[in-house]
Amino acid sequence: MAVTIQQLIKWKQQRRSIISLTAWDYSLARVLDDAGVDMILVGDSLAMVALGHNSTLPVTLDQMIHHATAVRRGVKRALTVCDLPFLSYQESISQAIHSAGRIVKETGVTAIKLEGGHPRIISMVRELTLIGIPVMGHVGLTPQSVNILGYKQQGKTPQEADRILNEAVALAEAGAFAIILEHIPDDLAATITATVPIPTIGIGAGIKCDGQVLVTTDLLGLSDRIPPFAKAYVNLQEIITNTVQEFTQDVQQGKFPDKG
Ligand SMILES: Nc1nc(=O)c2c([nH]1)NC[C@@H]1CN(c3ccc(C(=O)N[C@@H](CCC(=O)O)C(=O)O)cc3)CN21
Ligand SMILES: CC(C)C(=O)C(=O)O
Ligand SMILES: [Mg+2]
Repeated sequence: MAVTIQQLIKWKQQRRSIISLTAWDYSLARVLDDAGVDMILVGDSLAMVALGHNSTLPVTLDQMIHHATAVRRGVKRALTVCDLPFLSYQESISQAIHSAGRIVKETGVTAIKLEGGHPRIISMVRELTLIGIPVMGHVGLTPQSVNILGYKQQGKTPQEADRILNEAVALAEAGAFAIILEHIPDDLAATITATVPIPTIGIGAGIKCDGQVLVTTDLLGLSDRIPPFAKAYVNLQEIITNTVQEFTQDVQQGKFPDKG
């Protein structure tokens, strides 16, 4: 059965952790979906891990749509969400509707995600939800603001923590179906999770969130560097290197292809 927004809320109530990972093409999406990942995010981090940029800022709406279309073809069960990239929504509510609408129409993903919790963003969430586009929020460290925030942990002072909690509450009230909590103290993530009725998905936000997400190259050991809160469960770079060396040897020694 395909994962729905209602299912995510049920899982929060049942304390069944929601498993989420990022994907940027068909092959990876297919494997993640088969492995039982609940929510697949076409994150704008693909700018860094698939395209080689040094921040998420350069990726365009057309590029996100190109990748999300490929991901969608590989997914049968997971709820698929696509990030709205930098400057595809910040200008106005009508820009947000136009960009989110293009993503949903052209890719077939179920929902979009946007960053921040300022009143303008809250209005966008309300409008998008009203016209039938499910929205996931994202607070704490918001990488599209890297040139202001850096990649440092957010919400360390009581005032900042209070602001982030209020943003999460406002996102939920505006109709967001879930919220990403990125790189904030564990106790703040726990408070937010206990306060809002919608699922919180943490990345660098401790174990008290309703689910966890990682950038998939970090999980698999394919990133050139990983954030302090991520964990490589396997070293795919090493496995790929060894495999390529084995193939090279076999070809050099005339062992591949096999003689017919
Ligand atoms: N591969 C990858 N994984 C991610 O989780 C990820 C991306 N890329 N790209 C977009 C953002 C950027 N993220 C990051 C990147 C670096 C740190 C990091 O190194 N933080 C350190 C140093 C911060 C500083 O002082 O600049 C820290 O101790 O918080 C944290 C989050 C999370 N997101
Ligand atoms: C890490 C997740 C939350 C994200 O926004 C991304 O991959 O772009
Ligand atoms: Mg993102």
